[in-house]
This record gives sequence, C-alpha cells and structure tokens, in this order.
Amino acid sequence: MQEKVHHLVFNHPSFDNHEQVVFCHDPDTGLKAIIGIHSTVLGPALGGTRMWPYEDESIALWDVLRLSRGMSFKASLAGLNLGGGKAVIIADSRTDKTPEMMRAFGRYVNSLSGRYITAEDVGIKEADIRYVKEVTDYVTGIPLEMGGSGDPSPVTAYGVFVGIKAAAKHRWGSENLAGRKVLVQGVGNVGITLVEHLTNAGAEVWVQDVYADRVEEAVAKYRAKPFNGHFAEAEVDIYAPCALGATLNDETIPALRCAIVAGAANNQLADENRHAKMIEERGILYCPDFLINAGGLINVYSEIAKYDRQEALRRTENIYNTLLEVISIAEQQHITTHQAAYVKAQERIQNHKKSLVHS
Ligand SMILES: NC(=O)c1ccc[n+]([C@@H]2O[C@H](COP(=O)([O-])OP(=O)(O)OC[C@H]3O[C@@H](n4cnc5c(N)ncnc54)[C@H](O)[C@@H]3O)[C@@H](O)[C@H]2O)c1
Repeated sequence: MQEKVHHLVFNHPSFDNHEQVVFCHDPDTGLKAIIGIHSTVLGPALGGTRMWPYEDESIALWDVLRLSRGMSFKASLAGLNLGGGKAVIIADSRTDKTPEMMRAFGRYVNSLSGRYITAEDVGIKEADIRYVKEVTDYVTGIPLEMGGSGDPSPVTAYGVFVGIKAAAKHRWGSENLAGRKVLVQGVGNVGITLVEHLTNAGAEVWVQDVYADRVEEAVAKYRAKPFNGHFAEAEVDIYAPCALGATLNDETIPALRCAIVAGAANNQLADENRHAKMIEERGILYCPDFLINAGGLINVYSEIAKYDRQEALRRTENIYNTLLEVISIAEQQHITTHQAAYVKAQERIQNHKKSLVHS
C-alpha cells in the first residue's frame, strides 16, 4: 500500500482557502513553476513571479502559498481592487533562466485568462518581463518604453522608507533618521534603493548579501558598510529585511538587538502569529511586511487603473498613515501589529464579499 503523504495541497498548513493552485511544466525549456491564486474577491490576483533554486518542490509550494496569501492582504490594505496571487519558478536565475523559459511561463499565465496577473519578484527583472509580455497581456511591471510602469522595486523601496520614518516617529517621537543605524539585509532591486534613501536621510547603513558584488555596489555607490556577522546580532536601531522570508524565527528573535524591524521581504515571520508575539514581547516594533512593502504593487496597479507615477508615489506615501493607524489599533486592542494589519485587511475583503452576495 502506498505510504500516506501529508500536506499535499488542500490540507497544506499554508493553503488557507486558496482558490486555485496551478502546477506548470514545460520539458522543452525546463520550466517548473507553481502559480498560487489565493483570492480574486477584490479583483484579479496580481503578484510577481519569483525565480529561486528551491531545494525541493515542497519548499516552493510552501513559499508560493504564503506569498500569494500575503498579496491578498497587501492589496486590501493598500486599498487596491486586486486579489492575491503569486508564482514561483524553480530555477537558478543566474544560470537557468532563458527567454524561452520566460515565454513558456507567460503562456501558462495567459491560459488563466486574467485570473492571475504577473510582475517581477526575486530573480525576475524587467528584461525577463519583456519575454512574458510577448505571449500574454496579463503582465505588469513592463518597461516604460513599452507603455508600462517599469520596475516596481524603486517604489517598493520608497514605501519601505516611508514606513521606516513612520515607525521612527512612533518609536522615538521623530521621523528624522540622521545618525540612526540600519542594517539592510539583501541589497538587490529593492534593498539598493532603500540604502540610497536611508543614506540621503543621514542614516548609518550596513549591508549584507550572499553575493559580494551586491555588497560592493552598495559600498561604492552609497558608502554603506559591509556587515559580516549574523544579521540578528547586529547592534542597530533598525533591521530592514530585504532578502527572502522567514528570517524572524525561534533562533533569530531572541538574538535581535534592534528597536524596529521594517523591510521589504515578504513573509518575514516564519510562524506569523507566534513570532509576531515573540517580537512584541521583546519590545521590538514590527512593521507588517505586507503593509510597508506595498509600493511596488501600487505602482504596477497603475498599469491597470491608468494612473501616473506621481499618483503611485502619493498612494505609496499613505503607507505612513496606515502603519501608524495599525500600530494604534494594535495598542488599543492589545494585539500584535501583524494581527492588527491582518484584521484590517480581512475586513475589506469580507465586506466586499458580502456586498457581492447581496448585490
Ligand atoms: N521587487 C519588488 O518590488 C518587491 C515588492 C514587494 C516585496 N518584495 C520582496 O522584497 C524582497 C527583495 O526583493 P528584490 O526585488 O529586491 O529581490 P532581488 O532578488 O533583487 O534581491 C534580493 C537580494 O537578497 C539577497 N539574498 C538572498 N538571500 C540572502 C541572505 N540569506 N542574506 C543576505 N542576502 C540575501 C540576494 O542575493 C539578492 O541580492 C523579496 O522578499 C521580495 O519578495 C519585492
């Protein structure tokens, strides 16, 4: 008899009522991808595609389910008429990626007829999105010269920066970051622009990345300092996770020496409720990732909603007020900032669902 396998898809701990999960395979190009559509209640499920050499496909599935669910809450909190979705491609972006693979992926996106709309994420750049655009219109973050809004990561970085200022205002009574010590973990598309904003604001910035060339660029361009120790032990005011998720976990939280965690990475909390509580108990202010990293989504949404860059930046600046509101709800209701953001996001989705039923 076949051994019973747990946690396939429907009973996966991160499944959380996903509407659709699509496994894509194209042997000719080596494409292996998973598209997660968590919710289309507020609109089409929009979320970027991540390319990463996952050790095995169960980790890729875990990642895509958590990411697409997070997109539902991100869109809802940002007030966008979008659902939540995300895709992962199991491959190494530095060695495996080809135009043919990106086109094959685009054909899968196209087959979903607009239920899922893709964009950039880790390992996927604007140049790759061009190939996807050749075969489907269900793609955003397309280059400016092709009529799109371009790479969303500078706007994501701006939103995180605005969020950091709001967190500083709450924590220290002033949003002035001059002299504040910040560790930016991951100096990729988002991280490098965040370093620029922080440096311009007078912060002392440390950087860390698995690729030496990324660190060298941050040092050369912005006089950032390389940080070589374990990130959790960095004696900084602010830890800004801008690499991959789950860096806040049982091992790292007790070691943290910062006062604020605020970064772009999705799913920073390995176990969202338990670890949000652990951080709060340590007296550290956690800025919910899906709230402060919404700038990129707001920017790519401009391609659908037809607003301009200035409007995207204005909407992104609203992250400041939303974060302060969420912190205030958390304090009043004695819940974590993560829970407060989650409840606020769910409220809008549930209200919209009810209005659909009654209309
Ligand atoms: N690009 C966007 O607009 C956007 C929007 C919202 C959220 N995010 C999230 O922000 C994060 C960064 O996105 P990006 O577009 O800058 O990706 P990226 O691939 O350009 O950069 C990620 C960087 O992190 C580095 N990295 C990976 N593991 C690391 C580790 N253990 N320690 C240190 N560095 C490590 C990588 O080498 C890379 O340089 C991701 O979690 C992404 O999901 C991005």
